Amino acid sequence: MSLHAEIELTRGTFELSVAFDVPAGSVLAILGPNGSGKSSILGCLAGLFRPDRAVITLAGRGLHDLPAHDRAVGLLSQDPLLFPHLSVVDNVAFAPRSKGTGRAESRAIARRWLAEVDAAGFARHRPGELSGGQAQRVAVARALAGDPDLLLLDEPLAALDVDAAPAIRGLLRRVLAAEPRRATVLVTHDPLDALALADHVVVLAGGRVVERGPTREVLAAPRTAFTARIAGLNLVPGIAVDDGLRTADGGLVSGIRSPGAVTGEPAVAVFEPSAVSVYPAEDGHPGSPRNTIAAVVGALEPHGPVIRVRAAGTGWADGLSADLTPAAVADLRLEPGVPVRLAIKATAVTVHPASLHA
Ligand SMILES: Nc1ncnc2c1ncn2[C@@H]1O[C@H](COP(=O)(O)OP(=O)(O)OP(=O)(O)O)[C@@H](O)[C@H]1O
Repeated sequence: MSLHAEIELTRGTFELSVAFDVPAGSVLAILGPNGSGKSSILGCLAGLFRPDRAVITLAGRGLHDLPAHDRAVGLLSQDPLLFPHLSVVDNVAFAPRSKGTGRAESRAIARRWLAEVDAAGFARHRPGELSGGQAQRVAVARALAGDPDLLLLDEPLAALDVDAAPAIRGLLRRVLAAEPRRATVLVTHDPLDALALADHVVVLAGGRVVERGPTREVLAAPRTAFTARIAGLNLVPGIAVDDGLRTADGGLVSGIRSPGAVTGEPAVAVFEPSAVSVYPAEDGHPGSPRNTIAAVVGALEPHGPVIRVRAAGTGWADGLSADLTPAAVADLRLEPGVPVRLAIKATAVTVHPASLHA
């Protein structure tokens, strides 16, 4: 069910004014600095805040005048917010129960979802007996057990430690891709969450949308300082393989796989522009273990103290950025159209899971 939202909200001196669409079966990530209005948008979608003006429709049905409990919205935040006095299975069963489903059927739904998130073993436990990662698995099950038409994810991985986050990110990626009917809105500070989970992103600043587009395009070629700070990364899409990533045209990008990347599934090789070395095209293989690829210089842009060289070419070199000192640019006589060879150390490349929709 596709979501259409136009929201205007005043909170003190802060004014939010945004409009966006989320097609059915897709995930929109909302990125932005602290205080830019991300939580305010989720609050308006969930019915927790009363906007000054809003048109919020899901499959054409107006949500904006409905109270929160009639909106069929699932919310997952960084705090699992489980009821401490209920068992895990009853926490998850609470979602279908509150929609009027009978007790036995609600428990059956809860057990199915607990199995889906690999938490069936804790069904009888109390939330206090779970680790942070286990509790968040249960919270994912609860958010989905109510079969929401709209799913809101508010920094769902922010409270997890670095060991638990990739597993939950992978779990969310799987369950989000499995439902072609639902619209999902994700608020996150982490570009890797956006890459793994979202098809499109909007970037907010001061209550306004300042960038929007397909996730990889926005993160690879950011136009605002905020997006450049959290992203500005080289992103090469493909399929995860044992020693890195295979691109659509058959190229291999060697790299270190993040724990969430699964062989044979969509992935993105991520590396900083500073990790890319530029050599004259006629130089041979500049040593291993390196990824090397032929390209031509597309553009040269000053970027603080360095020059950002944007590569053009066929294959996965197209669009890559390399940061060089002005002296190196002069030594190599780089200018648009000059053929070059790019090299990236495999140890500087990380292969992350990518949205299964993309
Ligand atoms: N309770 C409040 N009363 C008045 N104004 C508020 C209140 N909470 C937030 N605001 C204003 O709304 C703005 C947007 O806040 P919001 O929480 O939506 O931002 P955010 O992007 O989610 O930030 P963060 O990343 O820190 O969670 C803030 O800059 C602040 O000026």
